[in-house]
Amino acid sequence: MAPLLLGCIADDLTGATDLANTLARRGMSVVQTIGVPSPGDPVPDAEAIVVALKSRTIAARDAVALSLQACRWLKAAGARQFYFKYCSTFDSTDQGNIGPVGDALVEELDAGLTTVCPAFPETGRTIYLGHLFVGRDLLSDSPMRNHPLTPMRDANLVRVLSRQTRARVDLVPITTVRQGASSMSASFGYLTRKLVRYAVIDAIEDEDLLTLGAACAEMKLMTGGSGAAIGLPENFRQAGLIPKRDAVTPLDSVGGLGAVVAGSSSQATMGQIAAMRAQHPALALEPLKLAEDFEPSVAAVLDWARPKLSSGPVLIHAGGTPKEVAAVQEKLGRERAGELVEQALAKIAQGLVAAGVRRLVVAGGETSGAVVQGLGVKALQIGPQIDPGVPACLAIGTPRLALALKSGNFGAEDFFMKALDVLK
Ligand SMILES: Nc1ncnc2c1ncn2[C@@H]1O[C@H](COP(=O)(O)OP(=O)(O)OP(=O)(O)O)[C@@H](O)[C@H]1O
Ligand SMILES: O=C(O)[C@@H](O)C(=O)CO
Repeated sequence: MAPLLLGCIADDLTGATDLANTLARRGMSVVQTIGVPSPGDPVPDAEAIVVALKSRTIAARDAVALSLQACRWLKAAGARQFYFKYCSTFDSTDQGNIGPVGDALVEELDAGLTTVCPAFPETGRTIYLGHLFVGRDLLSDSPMRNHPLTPMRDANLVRVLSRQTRARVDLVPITTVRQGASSMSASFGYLTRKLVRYAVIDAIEDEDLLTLGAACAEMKLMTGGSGAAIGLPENFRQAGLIPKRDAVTPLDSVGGLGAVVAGSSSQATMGQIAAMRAQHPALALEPLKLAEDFEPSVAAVLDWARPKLSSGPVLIHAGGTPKEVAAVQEKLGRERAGELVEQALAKIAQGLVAAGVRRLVVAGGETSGAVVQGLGVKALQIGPQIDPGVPACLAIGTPRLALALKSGNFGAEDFFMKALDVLK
């Protein structure tokens, strides 16, 4: 059994898969659990375990309780270092949940100073003088400005986090980062003496994140997006704790039929839906119909899909233009509309698996959470990357299912077809 080196707590499901992908690509064996395993469950055999929570937008008190439960389980499983993963766009409000969860984990682990670094250069998220950019835009000028749950209207991460915690927050600027790992370590020492708890780290390129990783070899707890973890596997390798691996171990082949369910209406997912629609049978859910007649509407979707599956993959999607989604939300309420669509897609995924689907692509973090829960998946083995931030996964247990769980904003336009191909 491999020693558990890194214990990770992620605040949503596709974010967890994103982090697991980063660690696997850099040579660690990784298992992702869906929620906190029960005390009696066997500890998965992996060098890194990522516990996927659904804690990004729940009440801060509940997010803290869940994250502490995950942290204690990982501690009991023997983890030596810990990582709190949040979104590369730092999705949060002034009430939390990054500050309250960070505070609770620092105290639980007696960690002292920790990092704050959502940078993910491969997908255009960079940090300069504490300001988070999405592509060419400041976070506060990006579409995240109008996110329905966590509108991000301030790009200055020191200021954003300072509104979520009483602890001290300070910056490690790019000039220090570019001086190398030992300068960064010296800066950590200085900030610790100043009783700073959170060091926001500038990072523009992967090289900056590799420097960060090297400087954090002895840090008990790091917090960040998936990008800030890229340097950690090398620390374990240099300490002789993991072997050198050249590539991610391919997943066993599952064969079987293919399908895509999409509950995200992000710009990237809408483009992917259009691309798949042009080549394969596709059906859009009607949320208002679902609200009136849930079971018959779900049954009708499955009746439409079943006869087509043997000829190729089908797509079932929700989404719509922002105007269409807003109209549905106005009629049903935002929460009820979201829940209805998620539950419908989860039931549809169950029906598709019962009809022989073994390769399933899901778009959207919340949607993926509902689908994976509906299918009873408890843990995932992580395979090769499909697109930045999204790996192929294999559900551990039965039925053997190959899954691609995609964050709303990730993936190229042909992602769905590419993913179905990789999942073979
Ligand atoms: N037409 C619609 N009307 C109302 N709600 C919808 C509609 N389509 C999707 N939804 C809801 O919108 C939410 C989309 O969230 P989800 O997390 O799945 O995608 P995302 O926010 O784009 O992805 P991520 O969280 O990975 O960035 C879900 O709760 C889904 O049920
Ligand atoms: O960090 C990201 O952008 C993603 O892993 C994510 O968490 C999106 O929900």
